[in-house]
Amino acid sequence: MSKEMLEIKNLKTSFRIKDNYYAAVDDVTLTLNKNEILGIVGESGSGKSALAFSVMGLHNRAKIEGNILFKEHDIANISPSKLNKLRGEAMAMIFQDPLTALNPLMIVGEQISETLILHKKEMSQKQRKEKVIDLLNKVGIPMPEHVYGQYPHELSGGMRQRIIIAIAIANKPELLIADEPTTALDVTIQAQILDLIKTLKDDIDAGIILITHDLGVVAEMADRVAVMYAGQIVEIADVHTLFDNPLHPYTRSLLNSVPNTQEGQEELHVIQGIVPSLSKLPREGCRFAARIPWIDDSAHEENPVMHEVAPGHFVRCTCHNHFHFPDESKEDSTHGIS
Ligand SMILES: Nc1ncnc2c1ncn2[C@@H]1O[C@H](COP(=O)(O)OP(=O)(O)OP(=O)(O)O)[C@@H](O)[C@H]1O
Repeated sequence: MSKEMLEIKNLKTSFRIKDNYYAAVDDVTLTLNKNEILGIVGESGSGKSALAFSVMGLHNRAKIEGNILFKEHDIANISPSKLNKLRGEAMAMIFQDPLTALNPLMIVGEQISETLILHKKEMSQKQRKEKVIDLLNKVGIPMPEHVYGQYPHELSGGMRQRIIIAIAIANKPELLIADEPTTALDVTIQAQILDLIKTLKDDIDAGIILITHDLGVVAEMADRVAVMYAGQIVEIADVHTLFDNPLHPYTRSLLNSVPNTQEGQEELHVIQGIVPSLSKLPREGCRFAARIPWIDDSAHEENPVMHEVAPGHFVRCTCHNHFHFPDESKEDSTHGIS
């Protein structure tokens, strides 16, 4: 397997609400390898974006603790000038909504040029324009010379997302974070954009963190998957293991809530309840316990930690050993458990 290029250690990102700080990312430890796509999945509010923004150094009011080690820097403790140099050059982000991420008053060619002006000062104007055309070609924009002079509102959603991707890859970043990159797009366009991201992974040899709530996207794209619940990683494994042998009750519930036409599934499992709001998150014990009340309290660890159940497969809390869905008998519940 390829080399580790990002190491997140015990990351805690807290937001101030009234007089207290509450952790939206709570003791997250993760690594990302070169030329790897790490999918991060979880319901809305589980802390995926707060994690991504922490890595990009985009939170200016949050309290960040722990370490984010990347290219001999610790992004959790870095000066703003060093951070600015890293951002847009060695690391870049693709945002969810391509329309709000672009400047409506500037032609797209100039918006892509801007990042080159900032980070490749030695380039002449002519070289820059050639590079932008080259980037537009690379992200599959037809008639790039023409599109260079167009405004964002003249382009479709899919084309705009390609422009965002062109900006993100302009300086060949080593680390790319894509936060729900296709959520705002039609299904057919989604597939094209995901294909593009996959191709670019090899092309620029980047490590990619792909944040999504769509398990289909993860299955299609990711090499490894981290499942996040209430600010914590509850399970992490390579993509095949995660889908073939999911262990944490939350992972199993997520997978069971996806329609599966192949196995003639008749009923979907609904995960009762919602991710609690930040100030109401349980901070002690198993954070998922309240959503599986039919599982005995004694099944949960007092202070759940990650257990390596097989090489590279980590699960939080021992409750997975005792978990079953309400409509399953305990004997049936070992499905998928090694
Ligand atoms: N700037 C902020 N100030 C206060 N609370 C915040 C802030 N940003 C996020 N939160 C809270 O932190 C928690 C995690 O939010 P986050 O956006 O990271 O979740 P998410 O998993 O990315 O959800 P989604 O898929 O909806 O984007 C939520 O409870 C959210 O309300």
